[in-house]
Amino acid sequence: MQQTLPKSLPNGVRAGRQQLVRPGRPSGGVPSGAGPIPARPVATAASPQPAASTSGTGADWSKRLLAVAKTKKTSSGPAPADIFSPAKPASAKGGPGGLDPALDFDEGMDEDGELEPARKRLPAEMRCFDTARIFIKAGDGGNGCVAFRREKFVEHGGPAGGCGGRGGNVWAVVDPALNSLSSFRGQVHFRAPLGVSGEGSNCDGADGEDLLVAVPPGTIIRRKGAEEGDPPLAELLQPGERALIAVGGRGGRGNFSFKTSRDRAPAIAERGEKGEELWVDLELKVVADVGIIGVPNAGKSTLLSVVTAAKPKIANYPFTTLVPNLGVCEMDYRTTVFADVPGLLEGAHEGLGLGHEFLRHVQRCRVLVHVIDGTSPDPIGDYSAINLELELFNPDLKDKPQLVAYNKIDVPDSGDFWEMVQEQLTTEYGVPADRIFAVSAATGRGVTELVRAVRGVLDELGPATLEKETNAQNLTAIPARRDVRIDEFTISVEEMPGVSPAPGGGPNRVYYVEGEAIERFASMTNWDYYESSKRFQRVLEASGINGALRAKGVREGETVVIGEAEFAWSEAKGDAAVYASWVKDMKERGVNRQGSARWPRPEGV
Ligand SMILES: Nc1nc2c(ncn2[C@@H]2O[C@H](COP(=O)(O)OP(=O)(O)OP(=O)(O)O)[C@@H](O)[C@H]2O)c(=O)[nH]1
Ligand SMILES: [Mg+2]
Repeated sequence: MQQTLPKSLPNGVRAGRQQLVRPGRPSGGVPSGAGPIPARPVATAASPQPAASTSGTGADWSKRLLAVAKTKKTSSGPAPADIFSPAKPASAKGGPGGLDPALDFDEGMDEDGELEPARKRLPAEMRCFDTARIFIKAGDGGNGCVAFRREKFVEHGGPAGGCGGRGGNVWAVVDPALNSLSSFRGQVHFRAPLGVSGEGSNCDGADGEDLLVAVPPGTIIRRKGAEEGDPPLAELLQPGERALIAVGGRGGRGNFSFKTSRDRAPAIAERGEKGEELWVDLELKVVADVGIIGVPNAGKSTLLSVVTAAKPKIANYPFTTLVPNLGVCEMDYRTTVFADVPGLLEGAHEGLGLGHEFLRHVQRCRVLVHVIDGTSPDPIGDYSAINLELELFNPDLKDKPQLVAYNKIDVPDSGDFWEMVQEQLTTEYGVPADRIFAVSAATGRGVTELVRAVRGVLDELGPATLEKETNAQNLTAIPARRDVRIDEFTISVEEMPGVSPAPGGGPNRVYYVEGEAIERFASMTNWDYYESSKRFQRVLEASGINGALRAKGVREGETVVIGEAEFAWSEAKGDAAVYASWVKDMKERGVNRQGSARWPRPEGV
């Protein structure tokens, strides 16, 4: 018989055993899912904005925007993201010509250390409003225990080690009070509690509590790096709806579970299975009935603030609004959700300005209110440019019902233009006259009529249905354990620098054995017990891994890696050799020998 013997355990394995940070045994009354939930963001509207700072800033900035827009249109101008790079401010704090540097420009890397060039210059608020990347780790199972019943008058009490508890699962749950993913700026890592280890007297450990991660309605959850066509893990729409994201590890079995008629006092226990861990990408679809669109500075946020209770930032410079604001309008006992989208520019469909980030939200609105800036030098030009952008982004957007709000009618100049604009819209653009309104968001004139008309169009469309857009899995129960075969594995050989430890030297080869079942088995093997190690050797032989390694030409002393465990190949035969190697490993790791009462008899005795 040929063996591979545990040589030393890599850090990962040792770290596993040092998980002393165990959750206390949950007391009976704790409701499940009392785990951390991201803090709620401020209810509506007010999103962090660049400070309006000096009076000159606005004008300069709009000039820069237009300059960028023009160069972009002609040929290879600066990249769209440049709009948001502070223009080398003269003074440290937001001199004219630049965005206030107080704005949080996170140039950070993601967890892999990759810079994400397209998004890195966007202010953090914007990135976190509708997308977020978080790390999720379900709890590891508790370890099994080796113990024996020791009681007066009970001779040979037998094994009494309990099993470890299951690790907590991680669920995503819809919290209707949330309306953005910005809460995930503050917390990125979510870990469910571990299962509690088993104990003597056949006490099984408690299961880890499930962790509930609160997400806003309309969240789509995808595994990081998933392919385009892969079904997302979850798409959650209704309040309270939940989906399982990561499954906790199974608890390790204690020695009572290993008792058989042949081996009535086994000194063997498993370690808990590792809980699943993964990075996931969250995407929020803004679910609003009405989308307010228009050029920057047209008065979209002002309109939102009059029709709803939302308090968005309003200021006289373009791109005051960086992320969509939502507001709920209650009129005639009906509620309508309005979204004010950041200003759109020519070229928005290909990423200019902020538009493209949010045009996909516009797609989901049922009706659009197109705000025209009455004080603009060319209101009709603005109108047609925006409509063209919508059409270029998605041809279906052209057919979306649209109402026109000619804003700032209180300003004398715009009042003069109104009739001309109205006529042009009806004759040249075919907009029905009953869908064009002259309003003044500032004074409230005409706004009620506009909202009534919006309601009328919504009623014509019929009741809103929140529909799933993806074929998300939305697991609601723990899936049945997949049957993975232990003899399904692959072996890869890598050459490392240095000379082989095998007699005769040669290239230093390392053999990597990969297979879901065998790797899980290795991670659940408790190397502190001799019988566990022996069981592992038996499985290696029976699963054909030893045979396959031999076929690859493994030699004495060469390294074999299975999951996180590392072994040295040995041709030595017999229990005594396995035992000697186990003792050596325990010494190297400085661990007390456990369950060593059963010495294997030396060979031939
Ligand atoms: N006189 C007048 N001024 C208005 C009216 N509506 C908005 N404004 C002003 O126009 C400026 C821009 O308003 P916002 O509501 O911030 O415009 P916006 O379209 O949201 O702009 P961005 O978010 O930057 O795209 C502010 O100074 C408002 O006070 C109006 O009806 N009359
Ligand atoms: Mg705005």
